[in-house]
Amino acid sequence: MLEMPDAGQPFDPARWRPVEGFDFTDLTYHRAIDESGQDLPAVRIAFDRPEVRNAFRPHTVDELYRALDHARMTSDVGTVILTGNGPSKKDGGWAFCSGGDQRIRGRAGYQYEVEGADASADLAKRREQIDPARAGRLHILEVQRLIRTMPKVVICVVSGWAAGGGHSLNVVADLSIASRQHARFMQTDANVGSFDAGYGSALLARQIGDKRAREIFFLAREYSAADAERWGVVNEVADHDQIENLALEYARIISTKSPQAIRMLKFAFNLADDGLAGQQVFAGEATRLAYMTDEALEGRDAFVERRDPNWSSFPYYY
Ligand SMILES: CC(C)(COP(=O)(O)OP(=O)(O)OC[C@H]1O[C@@H](n2cnc3c(N)ncnc32)[C@H](O)[C@@H]1OP(=O)(O)O)[C@@H](O)C(=O)NCCC(=O)NCCSC(=O)CCC(=O)c1ccccc1C(=O)O
Repeated sequence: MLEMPDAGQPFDPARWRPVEGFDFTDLTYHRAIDESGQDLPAVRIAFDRPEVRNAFRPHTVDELYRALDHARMTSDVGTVILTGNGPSKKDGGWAFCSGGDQRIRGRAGYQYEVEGADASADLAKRREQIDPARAGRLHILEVQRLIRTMPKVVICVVSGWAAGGGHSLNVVADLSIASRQHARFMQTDANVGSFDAGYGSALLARQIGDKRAREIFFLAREYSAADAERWGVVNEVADHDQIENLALEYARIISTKSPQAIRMLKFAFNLADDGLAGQQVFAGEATRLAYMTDEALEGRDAFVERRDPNWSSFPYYY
């Protein structure tokens, strides 16, 4: 899918190397590099199903979770750029992501297809290829939680359509950049009998205001990158061929900040809206910091050495 950059292509292969060890079919996964080929602290994960506007099937969601979790556990990566490859070879259209693949939606969620299924088959045939042994899934919600709780900044680069569950992924990302020429937004859930009653709607209302969020969900009207910027759905709009350069510039700036400060800030921003789960994530980081202090080490050492702890050198700070 990825070819040499042209005037309209935001992906510049000179700025990335593929991350080894993955055999993704529905995504591409890259690590940012500098002019001399050295790794930079950013990765790029891109939906790679442009012919269906980057709709996700369960297999896509599995791959997305694996890539994000790998990025989460890569200790010299501070920023994750999430985008969609394009354009579609069929009609030249661009998409970030159009949500769940409606062709394989069953009564209990999105369904896995049997091994070796023909992905280009017509609708009736696709439905025959559903694997009855594997339950329908809505595990895009697990991906949303991973984006929300990973201690890294996730930047959504909206390269084209953000619709349905793709619109929700933009909502849950920490920062967003949209293509002036190709980004379009539409919260289509109610058109197809779906509803993201979690982050997709509630967090959107928090971000842009309740009335506007209700309008976006209830009317499911298309809106532009300029609207999205004005309403606060994205941080910045850029020309299409510059959106990834801008995301890399955000990543560079973030890399000049304290990793610990960024981590604590992300979790602090989440805390109130995420309730006890948000408190738990924030508290986990606070405990990690506490474990690094001499005071905590004294508690551990006293236990291991079978003596009473000596707290005398640790003041009651105020
Ligand atoms: C995105 C569109 C507005 C783009 O319109 P347009 O540019 O005119 O292109 P089309 O000709 O419509 O599409 C080109 C081609 O792609 C196929 N396609 C597009 N989107 C999908 C899709 N989602 N699934 C399957 N196929 C898709 C389309 O059929 C065309 O194929 P051809 O063979 O070339 O004809 C427009 O395409 C559009 O409206 N798409 C549907 C958007 C949508 O409704 N998505 C699903 C919303 S529901 C959802 O995502 C739920 C997700 C979820 O799991 C969830 C569950 C519970 C809580 C929360 C969530 C959550 O939201 O995360």
